[in-house]
Amino acid sequence: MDFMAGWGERWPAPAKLNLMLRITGRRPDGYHLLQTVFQMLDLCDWLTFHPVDDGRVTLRNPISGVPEQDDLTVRAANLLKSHTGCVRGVCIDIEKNLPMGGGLGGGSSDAATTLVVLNRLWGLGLSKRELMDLGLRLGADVPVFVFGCSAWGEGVGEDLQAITLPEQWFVIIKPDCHVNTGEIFSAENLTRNSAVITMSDFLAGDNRNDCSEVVCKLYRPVKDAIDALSFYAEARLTGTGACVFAQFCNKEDAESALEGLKDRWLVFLAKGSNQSALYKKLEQG
Ligand SMILES: C[C@@](CO)(OP(=O)(O)O)[C@H](O)COP(=O)(O)OP(=O)(O)OC[C@H]1O[C@@H](n2ccc(N)nc2=O)[C@H](O)[C@@H]1O
Ligand SMILES: Nc1ncnc2c1ncn2[C@@H]1O[C@H](COP(=O)(O)OP(=O)(O)O)[C@@H](O)[C@H]1O
Repeated sequence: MDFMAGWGERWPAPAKLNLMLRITGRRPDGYHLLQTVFQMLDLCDWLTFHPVDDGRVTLRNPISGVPEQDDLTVRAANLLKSHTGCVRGVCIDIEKNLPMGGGLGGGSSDAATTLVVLNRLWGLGLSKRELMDLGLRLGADVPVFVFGCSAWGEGVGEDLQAITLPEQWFVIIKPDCHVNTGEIFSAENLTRNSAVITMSDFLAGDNRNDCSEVVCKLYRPVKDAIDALSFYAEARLTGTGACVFAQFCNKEDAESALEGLKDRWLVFLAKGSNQSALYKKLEQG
């Protein structure tokens, strides 16, 4: 790929769901060891990168409530510069479609797209592994978006293996609350000793989320959303929430659930995809 070609183009930053989440132990630093399945979705934020010659990293349209220098795209670009000594600058345009703080990983995905695309546009030549390691410094969900496909995750989510999943339809509700991840992981009655399972156990139907009970107790809107979605199909929590989802084999059934829910809830329809939208575009390019 001609590395100048991607300036000014729209690059996708897809959402993810955690189709299951088991907490199997704890690291010495207190972080919880997980087993999870990351499902890539076709629902995306879109980023556009414009070259600037003053060496600065800026946003064309900062997200309301997020100071520019805290934005994960700005932090990712600055991390690339400090890691490689690159002196180039960029102005980033974010088209934000993914709800923030709902567990769909939008901010992490924005960071990953920034790392992957600027690595190319700036001609830095870092490997995918190096970009995943840099991404982990920004958040536990960043590496999977650099990895770029649906994945079985272990560790704190950074130890990844590709997994092939049926590309089904998902209806996602974003309840009107923000779940504090730290609060959930510090809850006294959280299950922290789940047995380690295999990918085949998951594929055979072992798909529980160990955070679900605690989140539903602490956040009534999440419990209500699970109850509402359960009318159409089995409803589950993604990550530590707040979003809940149900999966459908065909688009018509998903659309009819969406129709029934959309007057009362903020709902999204998404298709699962084994390869992330970012890597689909990179392959096309
Ligand atoms: C559990 C997942 C699954 O995808 O939840 P979601 O955020 O996507 O819902 C993520 O790995 C979340 O990772 P991340 O988003 O980086 O977590 P943070 O907000 O940084 O975590 C806040 C706090 O939760 C605790 N924490 C987080 C992750 C983890 N594996 N063990 C922990 O104990 C730590 O105390 C941390 O300081
Ligand atoms: N580009 C960004 N997009 C979204 N959130 C961002 C971004 N940069 C920083 N953040 C911060 O990260 C938090 C988590 O965002 P997000 O990734 O959307 O949620 P989650 O981790 O629950 O999926 C936001 O509440 C916001 O304060």
